[in-house]
Amino acid sequence: MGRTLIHGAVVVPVLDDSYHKEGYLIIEGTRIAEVGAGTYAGSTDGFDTVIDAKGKLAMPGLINTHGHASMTLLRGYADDLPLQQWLEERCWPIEAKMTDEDIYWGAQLAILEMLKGGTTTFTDMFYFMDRVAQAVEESGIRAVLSRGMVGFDPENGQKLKEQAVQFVQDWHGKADGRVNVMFGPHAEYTCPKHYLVQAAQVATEYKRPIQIHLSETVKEVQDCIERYGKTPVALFEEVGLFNNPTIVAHAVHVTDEDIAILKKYDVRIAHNPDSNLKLGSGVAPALKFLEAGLTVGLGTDGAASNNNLDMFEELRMAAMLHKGVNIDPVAINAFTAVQMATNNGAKALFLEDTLGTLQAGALADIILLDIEQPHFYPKRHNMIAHLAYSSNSHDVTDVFVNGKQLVKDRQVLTMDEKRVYAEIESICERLYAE
Ligand SMILES: CSC[C@H]1O[C@@H](n2cnc3c(O)ncnc32)[C@H](O)[C@@H]1O
Ligand SMILES: [Zn+2]
Repeated sequence: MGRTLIHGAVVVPVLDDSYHKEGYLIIEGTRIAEVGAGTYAGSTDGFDTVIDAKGKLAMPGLINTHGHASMTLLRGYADDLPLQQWLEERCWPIEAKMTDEDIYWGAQLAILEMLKGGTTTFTDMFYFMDRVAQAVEESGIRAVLSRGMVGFDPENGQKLKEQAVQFVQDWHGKADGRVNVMFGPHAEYTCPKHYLVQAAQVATEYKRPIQIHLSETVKEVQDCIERYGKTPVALFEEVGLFNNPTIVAHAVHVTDEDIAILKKYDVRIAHNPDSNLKLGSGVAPALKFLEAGLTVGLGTDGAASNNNLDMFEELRMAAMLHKGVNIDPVAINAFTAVQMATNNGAKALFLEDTLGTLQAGALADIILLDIEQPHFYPKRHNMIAHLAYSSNSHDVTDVFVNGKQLVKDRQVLTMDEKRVYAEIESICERLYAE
């Protein structure tokens, strides 16, 4: 079991809004063995690796609670469109051409971007999920993966359900526990009622949570009310989806009654502020969710609706946006926003309750930021405020997942960055050939 000492850093455990101006961390195997304040006074004998992190800030890795990794292949191809047109005219025709190999390389590009930006856990719902899982296994990142399920066509819907079950059986807990698996029925408008019932049933049978898009646009809610006489939230309750642990992405257009239902079932929310803004979908009532006691994590969504996978941007956006829309400068304060990007993200994904924090016993998913830069001065005030309001993904220098160093001095050790770029360019020549 490897032992690593990281000392001399500002340490932000994200247990409460305090932090150590100087502290140290000891990693043993896949977990954090000790977090201490002050200068490390013990012997450095017996450590395999000793990292002098003076001038750095250590915090939990960021947790991206919603996305579609391989949509990196569509970045910049589908901009300035509303959701339905974006999906139907741009995304779906290209996705239909994607091979499993394309999806593997698209996921590699996403993982490269996320690791470099300090994300240590990401969530995915897409096709050929075995190949995404392979990219997760090889890169060393942690992920929550779902084979996306759509049920327009009964025969195809059945096939996708079988693939989703197979994926759960093949991959849950694999890659040293870094791969977690959920069922992923796509949304109300792609899954007829009977198909949602089936998705709820398999999730119960295989004891895995559900992730699903919910009430993202006004159109989605209006169409659902026309179809079923109720909102998507009320429909999901009716079909038994929420009898399973569930995380919903977006929840932009929800009523107070909807929020009460979400609270009744302790449904978790993946809040995707950038994607919702870019697609012109609206602004989710994240403050109301928090006031109702709901667990809210942050997500980037895919790179075709964001257009990056930068969780520091989501963190900052969450901290800023809700002050503006609520005309309230104390709405979603800095610490709340940092929690949403770390331990509340973990909770939103039904992961271990210590993930997303720095404490003894927690999984060792840790990032270091270079704070010897202008935007971190002065340091005397509040480093948590600096994280929420002035840091960015380029500050990240080192990343550890499951106790293993994956990024060192901004270089991803487990991936061939140049090869990823070459593969992406070649795949896109084919995907976008006239
Ligand atoms: C069935 S695989 C996942 C499916 O989701 C699509 N998608 C990507 N972003 C969004 C979004 O914001 N709302 C709804 N659906 C989205 C993606 O194109 C895949 O087809
Ligand atoms: Zn999505």
